[in-house]
Amino acid sequence: MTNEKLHVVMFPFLAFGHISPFVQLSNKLYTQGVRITFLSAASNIPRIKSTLNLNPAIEIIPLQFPNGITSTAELPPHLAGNLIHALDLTQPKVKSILLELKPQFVFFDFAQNWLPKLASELGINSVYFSVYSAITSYVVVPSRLDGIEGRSITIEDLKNPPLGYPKKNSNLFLKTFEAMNFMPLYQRFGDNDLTVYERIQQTNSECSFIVFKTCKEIEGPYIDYVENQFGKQVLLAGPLVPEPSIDVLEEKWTKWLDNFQAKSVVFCSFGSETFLNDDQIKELAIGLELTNLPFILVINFPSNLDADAELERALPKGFLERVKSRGVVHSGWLQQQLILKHSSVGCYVCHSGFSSVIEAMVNDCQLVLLPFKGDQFFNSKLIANDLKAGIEVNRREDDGYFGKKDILEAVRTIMVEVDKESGKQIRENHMEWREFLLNKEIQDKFITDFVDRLKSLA
Ligand SMILES: C[C@@H]1O[C@H](OP(=O)(O)OP(=O)(O)OC[C@H]2O[C@@H](n3ccc(=O)[nH]c3=O)[C@H](O)[C@@H]2O)[C@H](O)[C@H](O)[C@H]1O
Repeated sequence: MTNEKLHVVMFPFLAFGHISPFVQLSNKLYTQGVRITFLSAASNIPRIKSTLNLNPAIEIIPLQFPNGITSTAELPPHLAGNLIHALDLTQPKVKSILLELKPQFVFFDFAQNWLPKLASELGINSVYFSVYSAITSYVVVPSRLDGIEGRSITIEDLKNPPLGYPKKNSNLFLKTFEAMNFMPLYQRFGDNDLTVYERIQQTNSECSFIVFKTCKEIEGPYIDYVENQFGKQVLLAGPLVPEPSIDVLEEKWTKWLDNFQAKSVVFCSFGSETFLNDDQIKELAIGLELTNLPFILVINFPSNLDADAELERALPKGFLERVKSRGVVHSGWLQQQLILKHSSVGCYVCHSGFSSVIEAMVNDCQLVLLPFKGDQFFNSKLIANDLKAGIEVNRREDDGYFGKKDILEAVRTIMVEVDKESGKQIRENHMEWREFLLNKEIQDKFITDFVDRLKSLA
């Protein structure tokens, strides 16, 4: 490719946890002179522009969905699968958009298994942009079903790694409750429906290229493994470290955080679409109370529920009164990156969403990992076991139960007993990764190399 401007169409799944990395990648490519056109549900667009900060110069094309569905933020979790069907219905519209725009590449998400064929008919490269880390390939590679012909996969199968899966520091095994969480991937809901596993197989096998938002330094062996498993070139966009935000933190939060010593506050939040049950909320709240540290606890609920009423019911009796001088409970969106950056914040108890983890690593903010679903379990193991830059909360094997003492112990190891070997080592490793992620030259090169690769493949 010579003088022609590179043009990429971005087509993420409808959930904000997926849209967010597509936005981050779009912004980075745009600054390298790549033309970007973004596709999403019409009703998602205001939020994409405001809270996700898509560069205002990037064009967004609204898609309408016949069933009125727009994003997982509006759906109770058990109906989130309907979004996949909503996307299926956009095929004719997406085809006409691609036909008109004729980009060199369309970047799409795990659910649009039909896109590679459609793009190939139009002479456009289809790129599966994985918003999941490469370590997550444990559950989706072809070898996952080796030796399981003629029967359904079981929880016991899933507890063991697939054939050839890399051993970094030790073999990665899933606990029973973690393996259970992945079972729906392999379940067929209607006679003609593909399982999510089958969609992902098709997506990976038929796309022109696979792209991960990671790098060899963080996930080398897992990236090689994906390449071998799918026999396909894997391109790397780097960890997409967010640019410093131009926003300022709301005064309400600055005022509150300014009351506390540097690096003393525990920020506890679980991303855009992870919901805790009542027992988990109670144990977490009391665990934070026991730390004696100041904290912000963010608890969200599906949008069909009244958050205030849910909090009132789920929080332990008398809790808010007891902690009022040093603890605050919040429900709803807040400026996460700016909170993590505030000098009083020293610890982030989080669900291990991949973007959230990277955002914590670039700040001097220790990670306590409490994953609840899907890729979060693998991101947590990547940070805690491979990079040894954070600590996982201890959980029960069968059902994932954690108690207040498990929260207290993890926070204490990393925030209080900082001279003891385990906490000290984690803090040192965290600092090394922080320097790597904040090295502008290294991070910029990931993107310039990536754009060069795209140009050579266009
Ligand atoms: C891929 C999918 O992402 C999902 O969403 P989630 O929101 O957790 O993703 P993050 O990577 O944490 O990303 C969340 C992003 O939203 C931002 N944010 C979030 C909440 C808030 O109140 N304010 C903010 O600014 C945050 O700063 C980050 O940039 C799930 O984990 C899922 O397991 C994973 O498959």
